[in-house]
Amino acid sequence: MKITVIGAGAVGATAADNISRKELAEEVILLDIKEGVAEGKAQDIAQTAALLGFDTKIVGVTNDYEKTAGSTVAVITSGIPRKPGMTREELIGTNANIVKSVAENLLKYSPEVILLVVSNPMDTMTYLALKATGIAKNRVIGMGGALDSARFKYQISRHTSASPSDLNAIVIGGHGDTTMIPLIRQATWNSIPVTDFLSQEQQDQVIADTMVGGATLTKLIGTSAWYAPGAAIAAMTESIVRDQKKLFTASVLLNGEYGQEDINLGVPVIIGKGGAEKIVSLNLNEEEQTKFAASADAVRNMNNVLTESKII
Ligand SMILES: NC(=O)C1=CN([C@@H]2O[C@H](COP(=O)(O)OP(=O)(O)OC[C@H]3O[C@@H](n4cnc5c(N)ncnc54)[C@H](O)[C@@H]3O)[C@@H](O)[C@H]2O)C=CC1
Ligand SMILES: O=C([O-])CC(=O)C(=O)O
Repeated sequence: MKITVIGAGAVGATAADNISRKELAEEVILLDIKEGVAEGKAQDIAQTAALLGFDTKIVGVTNDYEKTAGSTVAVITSGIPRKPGMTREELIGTNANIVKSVAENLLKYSPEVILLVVSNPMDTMTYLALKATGIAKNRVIGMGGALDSARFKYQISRHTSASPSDLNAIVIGGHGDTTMIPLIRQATWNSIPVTDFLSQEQQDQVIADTMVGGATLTKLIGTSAWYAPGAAIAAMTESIVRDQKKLFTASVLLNGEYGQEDINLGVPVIIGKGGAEKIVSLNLNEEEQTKFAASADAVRNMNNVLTESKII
């Protein structure tokens, strides 16, 4: 099996590193447009094999899509990240053209590939990859909710002493500072509602800190995060290639689910060898439904930029 990662920057290289360590495929291809970068990072990762004990073959290439031929999964991280003070949405002007051409190139050599889209603004870039390639909706999945949910658990754990891995908590909606919806009402610590352990003030703080999780790191680091994004990509890739059928929130095309049509947005999805195999419905109360509809409106406005600028 072969897994391709496009973009050998911070997120792409971290994803390739995690995927290689977990031995999710015999071969990992890392591709970047910048001469030598993917080759160098691939060698660097390969040189950890003797120390960490894995056998994945990792190959770096400069824009050579022939080498990606026959990939089962391709992760798209190519494009620019935001700088402090920016929103993810501001990246659309640069990233849309990059994501479109990358998705089209991938499909030429891997007609059966499952695309995992990471580049921001992620929900719109996932919708773009779907429309540009015309492949089945189950094969185009956006990574955002898995990361946001991990950050949500981190924030809950800070206030409760719970281990993040002992928590069940998800974030739905858009992958944006104002569009994501951390579902605290439904979050549990080993099936006990986390709201039993948190004051209203703490709950509000957890939600606010989760929503600006990416922006907070961007301000601290000067560019956006990569360790947790890379881990989230690897976890979703693992669920696909090992057919684990894990439930992640992921950005998938909604055709009537959650009251939305023709939009990619974060909802709970079973991820397996068929990609996004099944959207799971969730009982949302009125307030959550209103937030979900507002989130969809914001993402739809972004998607409209694609048609207005004739990208799709
Ligand atoms: N969905 C999510 O949860 C997350 C999304 N992101 C997004 O992921 C993207 C990548 O972030 P970083 O890795 O930090 O950026 P980076 O700048 O470190 O790496 C991006 C890489 O893409 C390459 N690239 C640009 N155009 C290309 C093309 N046409 N073909 C192949 N490679 C190309 C660049 O040369 C660069 O090496 C950004 O858009 C960022 O906003 C980042 C973290 C989480
Ligand atoms: O914050 C950003 O721009 C990158 C990203 O999507 C995240 O880390 O959640």
